[in-house]
Amino acid sequence: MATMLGGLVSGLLSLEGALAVSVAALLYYYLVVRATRYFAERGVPYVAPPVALLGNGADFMTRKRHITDVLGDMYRRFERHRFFGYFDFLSPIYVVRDLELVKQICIKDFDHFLNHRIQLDENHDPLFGRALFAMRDTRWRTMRTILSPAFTGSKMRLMFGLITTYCAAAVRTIRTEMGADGCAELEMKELFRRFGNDIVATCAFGIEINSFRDRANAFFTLGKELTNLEGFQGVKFLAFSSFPRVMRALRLRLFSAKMTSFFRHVVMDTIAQREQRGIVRHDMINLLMEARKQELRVDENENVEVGGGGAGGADKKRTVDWTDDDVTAQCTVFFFGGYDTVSTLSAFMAHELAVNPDVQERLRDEIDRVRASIGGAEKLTYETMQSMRYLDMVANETLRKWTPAPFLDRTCSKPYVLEDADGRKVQLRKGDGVWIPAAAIMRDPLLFPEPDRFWPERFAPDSPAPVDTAAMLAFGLGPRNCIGSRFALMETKAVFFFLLTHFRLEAGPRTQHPIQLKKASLAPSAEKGFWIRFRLRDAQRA
Ligand code: HEM
Repeated sequence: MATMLGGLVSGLLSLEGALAVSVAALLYYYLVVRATRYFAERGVPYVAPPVALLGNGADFMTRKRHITDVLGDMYRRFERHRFFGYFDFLSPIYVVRDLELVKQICIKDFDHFLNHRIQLDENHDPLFGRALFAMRDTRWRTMRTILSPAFTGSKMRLMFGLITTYCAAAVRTIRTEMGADGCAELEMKELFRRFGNDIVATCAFGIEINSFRDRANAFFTLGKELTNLEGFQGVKFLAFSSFPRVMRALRLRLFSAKMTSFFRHVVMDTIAQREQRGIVRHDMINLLMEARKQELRVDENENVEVGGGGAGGADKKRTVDWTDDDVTAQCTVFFFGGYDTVSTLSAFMAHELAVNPDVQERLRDEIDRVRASIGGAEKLTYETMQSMRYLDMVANETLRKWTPAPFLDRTCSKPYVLEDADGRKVQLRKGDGVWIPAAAIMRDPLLFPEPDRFWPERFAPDSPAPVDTAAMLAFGLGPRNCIGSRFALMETKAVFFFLLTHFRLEAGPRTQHPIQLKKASLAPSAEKGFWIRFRLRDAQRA
């Protein structure tokens, strides 16, 4: 032992040892000490000192608090400022808390903030690297212009039948799980994952699956893996935004090769079969096949303009050469963009309805009224559902209170000046990161009175506290907003129309209320799961 220690000491004292220690000290100084002076040198308020290497997100990384709570506390702490500084690991981020500034960045000055921070190598991460969310600059504009017609109201209408058929079948399966007392305790995230999986499979990939019966199907298990933002995968996702070059150099992939190959085969096989047999089915694969042939048209009166204009707009549309991976990537986006977010929205909505029986009663009344007027749930159309105001208010209030995406992000692509409330200015440079704390903004009592109350009536046209629509950030804001928001709302509303037609949702012995957020997950989720008791409604109505 003594010899070992002696060796170590003499090693350290050797020239090489001294050099190594100096390099490590210099690296520490440049990477940590100097980096954390960034905001102080610019006169930007920030929380000091951030934890070395982990930055201000240390509590999230070490699973002490959810990222929503970390950002929410900072949002309140800097209430006199329009923005503040945050260290995402060692990357300085400007967190913009003032709504006018948010609108400027996302809408008016969008040309300065075109891209998200994440950067993936298309060759290394062939699916997510090609997905719309990760695309940048001209490629993004071109792809968004091509894809937008696939997400208009008229295309949703065509897919609606696929969704309602599936909802009716899923409800029949759930009914078989009821005990003799007509009740079943079900975990909502799992339930809505299965709903969402099968709806995405049919609408995006053209495949019929019943995940309630075939519980371990590859679509379900790989989709769950693909959208898992818990633990290491959540941190990896943040790391791809913060150190894209390091992640690339380490040859790390966001998604496994097995997953990429599975989805690639599903999409390519489906396309090949359809081309051979001339099959036309109103789903996303069909829309993407049309887009690839440049046959996708914008319907009259449906505005799908991609903001900012400039290079890469509609003119470039005709020059795009789509690879098989481009098509597969846009289908997979349904999984990544829509599967976990929609199941999160639905799980929180079920919880709020169970613990707010008056809201559930009012919504059930609306559903019963509409169902009676159309002659049965199976006759529900997209138009009829769109006319249901209370259903819309309940979905909006859930998105406000429990937004699935706690913050939005942008990268500055052209120099930009941010001005604080006291007139102090700071110059943003190309590459600087910006976050918009959506969850904190939507719980700000100045924008949403009584923010912790579940109060759908705030969205009523005659509300005593009218909502500023720009503050509703659950689907983002401006030209880079969520392309799938119509689809998400259509799916969620249809599922609840069918569920409340057949069941009452009640708080049961395992329901955690108030909900505590699971600390290890980047996407908001309930620490103890979303357990709800389903009670069959009377046989005649069901
Ligand atoms: C409740 C469900 C959903 C929520 C809360 C949600 C939320 C979001 C948010 C916050 C963004 C970023 C917006 C911004 O930065 O301004 C986004 C982008 C995106 N979402 Fe969704 N989303 C949902 C469902 C879906 C669905 C069903 C799809 C299906 C295709 C989808 C596809 C996308 C895509 C492709 C983008 C990137 C758009 C672009 O970069 O141009 N999302 N979503």
